[in-house]
Amino acid sequence: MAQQDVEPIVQAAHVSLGYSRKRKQEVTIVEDTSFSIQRGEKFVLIGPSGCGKTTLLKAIGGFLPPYQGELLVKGRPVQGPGPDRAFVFQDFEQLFAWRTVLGNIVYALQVTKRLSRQEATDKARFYLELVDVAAAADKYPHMLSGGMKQRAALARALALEPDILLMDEPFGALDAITRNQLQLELNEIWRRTNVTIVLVTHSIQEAIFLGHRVMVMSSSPARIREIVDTSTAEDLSSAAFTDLSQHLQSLLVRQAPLLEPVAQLSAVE
Ligand SMILES: Nc1ncnc2c1ncn2[C@@H]1O[C@H](COP(=O)(O)OP(=O)(O)OP(=O)(O)O)[C@@H](O)[C@H]1O
Repeated sequence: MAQQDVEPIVQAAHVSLGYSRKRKQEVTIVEDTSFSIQRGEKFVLIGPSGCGKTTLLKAIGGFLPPYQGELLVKGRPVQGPGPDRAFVFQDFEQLFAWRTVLGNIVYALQVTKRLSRQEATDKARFYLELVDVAAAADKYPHMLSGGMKQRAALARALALEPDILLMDEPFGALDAITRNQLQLELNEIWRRTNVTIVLVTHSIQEAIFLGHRVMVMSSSPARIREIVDTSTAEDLSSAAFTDLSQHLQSLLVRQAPLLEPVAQLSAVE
């Protein structure tokens, strides 16, 4: 296989992230973190509330440069946001309220991909079908349920045909039944598109069900506790699923020793 085929799509080496406060030093949120994500992988971030999961997602998305270390996407340092990385958030209000569902996607495609109206409409309809929200194409966001809004947001993100889909608790505000349905569908969509997914969640069950690997983070500042392979445990009733749940739970509640940065790198190679 050619070198470029095996190169990770995301590589973080000793990355530290923080926010500067007025006239004060940078506050470190994520410290000395090293990991890599393979193309086509579903990589999940989990950790205590406020530990820095979204901060890491923002850095991959190009909204927050590391103040230390190196963060590469497709082999190049991240220099800002781009259409190769699309976000889906938890917030139900991420669509433009004054455009229909179809109009939201067509607009995104015209602005970011410079497609003609017809090309954008055709592509938008394809992704609305894929995410099973085609029936709502001509509706405005306020006319949709929470689940439909998340489907529409997912369709818009997928329509950009990004290399990486960055998902920040996308199903966190949904009821349990809708959430389970969308988890199943996301796995199916991934099978059809093979898009790389980096997903933040608070749910251990969701992390195992959706992720190939789950990166468990500590807090204050965030470092990596462990990167757990969950690729073989999709069946919720299996013993492997239960064992992994217990393992992730224990990593989240107890003060397990942190992976040294050197071990983090070898763990992902
Ligand atoms: N723009 C910002 N400026 C300053 N501090 C910020 C900013 N955004 C986030 N923070 C702080 O960074 C820390 C990590 O926040 P982040 O949202 O990354 O955590 P999280 O793990 O995603 O949280 P949660 O699980 O609750 O969604 C928090 O202490 C938060 O207050």
